[in-house]
Amino acid sequence: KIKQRSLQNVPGPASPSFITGIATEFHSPFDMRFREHVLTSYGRVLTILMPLGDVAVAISDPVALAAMLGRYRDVFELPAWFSDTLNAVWGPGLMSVQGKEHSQQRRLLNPAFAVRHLRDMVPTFSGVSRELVAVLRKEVREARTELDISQFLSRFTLESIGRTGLGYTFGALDNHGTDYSRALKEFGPAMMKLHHWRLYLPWVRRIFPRSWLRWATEVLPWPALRHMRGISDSVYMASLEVLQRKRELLKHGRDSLSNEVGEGKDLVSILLRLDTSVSDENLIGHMLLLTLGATDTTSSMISRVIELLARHPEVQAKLREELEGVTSGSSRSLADLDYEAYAALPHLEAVIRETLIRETLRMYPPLQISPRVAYMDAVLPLGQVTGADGRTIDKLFVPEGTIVWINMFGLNRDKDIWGPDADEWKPERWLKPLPPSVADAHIPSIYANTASFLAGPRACIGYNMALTVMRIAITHLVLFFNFAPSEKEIVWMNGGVVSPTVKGATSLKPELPVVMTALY
Ligand code: HEM
Repeated sequence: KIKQRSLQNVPGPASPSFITGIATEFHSPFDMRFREHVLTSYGRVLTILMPLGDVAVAISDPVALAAMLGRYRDVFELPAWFSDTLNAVWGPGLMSVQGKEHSQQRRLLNPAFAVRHLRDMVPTFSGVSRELVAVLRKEVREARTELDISQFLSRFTLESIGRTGLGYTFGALDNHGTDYSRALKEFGPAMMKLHHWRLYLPWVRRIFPRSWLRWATEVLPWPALRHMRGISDSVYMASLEVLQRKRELLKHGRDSLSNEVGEGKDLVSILLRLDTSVSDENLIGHMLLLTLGATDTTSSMISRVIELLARHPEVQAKLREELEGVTSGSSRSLADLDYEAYAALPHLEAVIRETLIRETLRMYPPLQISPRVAYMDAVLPLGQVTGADGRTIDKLFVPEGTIVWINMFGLNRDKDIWGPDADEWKPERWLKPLPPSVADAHIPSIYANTASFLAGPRACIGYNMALTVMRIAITHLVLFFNFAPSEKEIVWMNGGVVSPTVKGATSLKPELPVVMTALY
């Protein structure tokens, strides 16, 4: 704490309590408004007061972020409590390992995400999108039917990722329920119940052997912990079954998976073919992290786009008109669109990917902040940062042990970068040249100058897959249905990712009522 004096001149919201700081309010899963206010109102470096006077920092300054994600990548790593929890529940995946081990795993996984594999997945995404349309059609029998679309979108993304990621089907979209899918859905809320205890896990793991910890999860009278253990076990067993079947089939030749769900073109089959020496434990860790990383983020994004289109009928009508122009609106012509055909439709690309998705990802990133810890003292260079005393600060001493949140939300909404209308959702901003301040800021980014997929060694590995599946789903939805807003007020909450729900909800289950009309 004495070392943290270097952070005294950094602005940030005051705390009414030394005991709790503002951590509880800041991390509250039920209302995002306080967090969003904090992340955008105190400049590019700000402090967040934690319990008992500890200070965390949130950074959206592009110069500091470039250093954190570049030359100081090994100094600012994921906190041990974060990686250890994922490791304990899911096994060793990308986010439960650090440093060199992470780079090695990433090198192993990267080839599976190559565009040529993604291309093979397009027919599957289109197929699941058609199933989504068919299921929704059954629900939307009358003009103007109000329904909770988020549950369908979450089944849609889980099924899309199941087939293309794992080579596994969770079943029909209107009757989704395997032990696997139920366990995955229960993970987020179950983790929220254990959230505060996660901080002690690295310490507990250092003291007690792994076998003892497993035994403890069985005997301790702690329902939340037992529930998590149950989730972990059932997902592990289901994954192992999928994996062993694939390994068995592969013994009969590389083409032997072609009659399976993913036709051998799914990520796990690709990985198995690339390197069959990877252990089951490692592969299961990857499978689960990919599924978790992919589903809630992607379905939350599609939900957000649908909600925005419902609230902006003029944008929706224009989009539909343009889509009908290129596809003629029939399901057959849509079904025929493969990866090349989509890419050859520059207009479609421009409309959906380059305006709607870019702007929605910029304004509403499903992950708003990402945690890092300074594993040793470091001095970060700063670009444009003003201290609490009104003077410019050009570097920041970050003491070892300080939690540093990468503030993706603040960076995407920075008015000095994006202009005075940064808080407005304007898809059309992407049709004209962006203000020169965007290029001048040198934002560390892998997509469209936004921080939504992050950058650096831990940038989202599946971002191209996410963009492809979102584009295909949105095309189908907009062509077949009209969306209007429900009278219920939607409040966006944080359950790991930002999820919609109606005002007053006390559970973290996403709910997005919209009024739908079938168009064909
Ligand atoms: C709109 C959808 C998505 C968004 C906004 C998103 C965003 C992100 C972000 C911000 C990170 C960095 C997290 C951190 O370092 O704290 C990340 C990492 C990751 N994402 Fe995504 N993601 C999306 C979809 C996907 C998909 C479809 C997949 C897989 C098929 C995926 C797999 C992963 C994995 C495995 C990581 C960990 C990478 C590593 O640690 O090396 N994500 N994602």
